[in-house]
Amino acid sequence: MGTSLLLPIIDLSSPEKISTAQLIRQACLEHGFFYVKNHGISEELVERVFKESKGFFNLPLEEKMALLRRDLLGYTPLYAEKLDSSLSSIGDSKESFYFGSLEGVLAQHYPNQWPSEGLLPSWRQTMECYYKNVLSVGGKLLGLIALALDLDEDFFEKVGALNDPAAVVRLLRYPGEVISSDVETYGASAHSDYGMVTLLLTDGVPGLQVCRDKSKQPHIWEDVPAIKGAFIVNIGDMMERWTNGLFRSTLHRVMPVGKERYSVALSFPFFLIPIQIANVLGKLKEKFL
Ligand SMILES: O=C(O)CCC(=O)C(=O)O
Ligand SMILES: [Fe+2]
Repeated sequence: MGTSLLLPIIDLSSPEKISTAQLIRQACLEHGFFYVKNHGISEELVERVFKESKGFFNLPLEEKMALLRRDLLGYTPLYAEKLDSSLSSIGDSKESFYFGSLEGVLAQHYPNQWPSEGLLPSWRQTMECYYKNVLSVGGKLLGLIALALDLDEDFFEKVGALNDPAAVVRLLRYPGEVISSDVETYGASAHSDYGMVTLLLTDGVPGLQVCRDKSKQPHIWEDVPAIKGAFIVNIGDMMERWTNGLFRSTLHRVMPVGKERYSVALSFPFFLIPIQIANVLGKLKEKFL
């Protein structure tokens, strides 16, 4: 492992919104990554999410394949995805399960696939509960991000960016074994996230690294250690575009460290319909273009 990056820690419970937004601004200008603590999601719920996630990934492969990803939601087996398509290696050493909106138009178009209650009786209830909770943390955070951009706190809400929230949760499992071969394998190869912002929780097993300057060769990778109970938050490509590069969508990856690893990420919005995009762009144009 390389050097660890000391990312700023944002306290979401702080009543000092303006100074919190200022810290977020600094973090987004410098790293595009920061931690968020005191977000209000209980440790107990997070533990349940990880327990259910493990329960799912431990199911026999045929049970998981029955929920194979359709459109955007469902199960993706090991090595089936390669986030850095320029690599000649096999796919990323990770398996995932995606689920999204619980209600509204998007949920009708992209219905969730749930494991059967017979196999995982508390899965759906746990995941739906987590979805609602993390979405509300994300909404709060987007309010602070708006303030950090000198916009009104309800900017993203007003332009409809949070309507029918098209957020997607990714449950991820990395088997972690380091394969000795000529081709490098990754848990997740180098990528930046789409969307506005991602909120990530891990089980504490290391592996996440960021490259702060993608233009500098060779890339310098720094570890992002987990802080128990805190989200690791990163800015996505859409926010980088919207702010004309002011806020950074930073390249990151997950290295195998010889140990199984679980994480859960929420990115949103996942799909913005063109009218919403036009609306946001119209409003942001004067400020950042
Ligand atoms: O599992 C992790 O730590 C990172 C996952 C990630 O980068 C992603 O899902 O976009
Ligand atoms: Fe990512």
